[in-house]
Amino acid sequence: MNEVAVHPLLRLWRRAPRYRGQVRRGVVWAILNQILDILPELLIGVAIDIVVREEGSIVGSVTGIEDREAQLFVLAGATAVIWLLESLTEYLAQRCWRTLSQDLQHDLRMDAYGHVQELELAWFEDREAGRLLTILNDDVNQLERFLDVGALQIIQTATSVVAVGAVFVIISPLLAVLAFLPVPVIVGGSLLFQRRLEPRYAKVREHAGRLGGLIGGNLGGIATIKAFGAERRESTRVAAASRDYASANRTAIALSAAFVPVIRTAILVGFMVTLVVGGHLTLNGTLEVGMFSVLVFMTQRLLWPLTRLGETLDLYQRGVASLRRILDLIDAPVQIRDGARELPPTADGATRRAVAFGDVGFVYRDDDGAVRTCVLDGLDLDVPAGETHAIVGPTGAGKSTVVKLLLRLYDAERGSVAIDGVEVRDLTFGSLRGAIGYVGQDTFLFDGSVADNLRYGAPDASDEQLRTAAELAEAHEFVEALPDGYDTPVGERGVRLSGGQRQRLTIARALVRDPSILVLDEATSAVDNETEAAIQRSLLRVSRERTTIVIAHRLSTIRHADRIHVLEGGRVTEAGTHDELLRNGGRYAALWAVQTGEVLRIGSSTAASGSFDTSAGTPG
Ligand SMILES: Nc1ncnc2c1ncn2[C@@H]1O[C@H](COP(=O)(O)OP(=O)(O)OP(=O)(O)O)[C@@H](O)[C@H]1O
Repeated sequence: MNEVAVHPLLRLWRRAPRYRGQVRRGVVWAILNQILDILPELLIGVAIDIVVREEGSIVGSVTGIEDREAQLFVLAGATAVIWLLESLTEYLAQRCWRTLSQDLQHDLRMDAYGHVQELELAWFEDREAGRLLTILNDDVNQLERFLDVGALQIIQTATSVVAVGAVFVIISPLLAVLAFLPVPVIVGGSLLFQRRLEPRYAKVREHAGRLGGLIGGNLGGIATIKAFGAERRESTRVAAASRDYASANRTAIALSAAFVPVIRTAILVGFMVTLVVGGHLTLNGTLEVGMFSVLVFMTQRLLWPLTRLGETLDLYQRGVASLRRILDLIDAPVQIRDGARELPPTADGATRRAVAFGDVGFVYRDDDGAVRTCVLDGLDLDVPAGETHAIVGPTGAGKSTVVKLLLRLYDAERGSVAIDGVEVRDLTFGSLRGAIGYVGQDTFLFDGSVADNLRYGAPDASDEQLRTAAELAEAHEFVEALPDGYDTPVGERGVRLSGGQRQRLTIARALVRDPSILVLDEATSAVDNETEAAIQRSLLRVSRERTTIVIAHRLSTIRHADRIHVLEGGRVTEAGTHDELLRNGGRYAALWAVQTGEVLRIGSSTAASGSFDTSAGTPG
């Protein structure tokens, strides 16, 4: 059966076998506790029985004690034992369910988070981070509340209905039938309520997710909101989402609040019947006075837990809606799976490795498989071990996509992507990504110190290694000038640093790993020309020991590459050294002319024909 169609609680039961023993124990303690909880009411009837009857009371017949004062002492003793046992089982039941709820919420959160980390980038593109956050936080907390309180209440209510029913049947089958007449109405009504409430709560969760997504996105982009003076517009959008959330809640509340009064009315009928018919039978002498009082108390016993049923169902509905979202997240299929092979050691013991793309085709797709953007079509690109190759091309040509395929952030739809002849699909993520030092356009730093960030890919790196990498990336000097040097916190996403400083740290971070393949995607675009030239000189030194792939718009930064590939229309249209490409007089030569300013002397027509980024460069 389709897993999504299965009830979420059953899905949870199937996937968490290690909790089954605890659930069973929790059920047993809760049932025992509820039975013990009902016994004092029976004892009240027994006490009245002692007082009312001259002789032949229940306690007298059971114990053989004739003195009624003594019978009362026996009854008091029994009551004390029952109360103690009731307290003990209450403690055990509470502890069992609350521990279970803590263990389970932790496990589910970690399962969901771990799974989210395994999902491919494409999956995230169709979802807002804020919504995921809502599932990992709010939904898990909602489930925790249900297990903490709701589950126990459900068992207690069911037990008290069954136990009270049994007492009624034993004392007076006729009254049992009459008092329980409203029960089918209550159960049927509850199920109806539940069915009606479920979609309303699903909507509440949906709106909570949307609101979380919006606020999360806005907080992430607060600088842009301020820069565009869009605060009021964003407030309006958040207010609308917040109102939708409140309105969805109101719709759910309108129904759930009606629940208790309806149940109370139904129970009132049972109570009145017990009172009138039971009283009549007692006056007739058909029913003992003691038994009559037991039944009157028992209808009360039935009343209170059932009025709580509304609150319990509320918790249940919210808990199940949340659980469904958590399990759906955990069950979201992973498309890009870990391979099984490790990269073989290189023949000469060096760390350099060859990279090869053969007839690669790639398309960005929506969740439903519809084509979003066709990017690569028959891409061939060989980077022999130890060489530095550059990829250039117009904006949006697919340069970044090429390195994302190498890192397996996406999988090629056709063709081969291989390192040292091994398909990247066959490699373990650890082996593949461990071999690559990647510096992307997004200079993301984590909230921690400079040193924490530099050690991100190599937790065991020594201070000396950090310093060497920082020097190569021209970062050492500015880091030393920070208030606490390498221990200075960088702030969330590195907000306390300038764009150029962040970029230099991301280069240093990649170098600390000492990777065999260094991938630099616009890695120096945010630094000034002088620093860029210095970084280039350093990288030239480090790239001798490894394979390097550089993506750059400023051609001056890649003119010394062993080979330059021009990417256009999804494939390499030109390749060669800088000098060869200039001699060819093709796209590269035209762009070089634009960037060096020669085009101004030739005429503006060449510039117009080149759609490459023409940001100013400093040709070396
Ligand atoms: N996640 C995505 N979903 C859909 N289309 C995408 C996605 N990422 C990139 N694209 C599209 O794919 C094409 C190639 O993008 P890519 O980032 O590889 O280009 P690029 O050559 O690196 O560009 P730039 O020089 O501007 O960095 C572009 O048209 C882009 O709009």
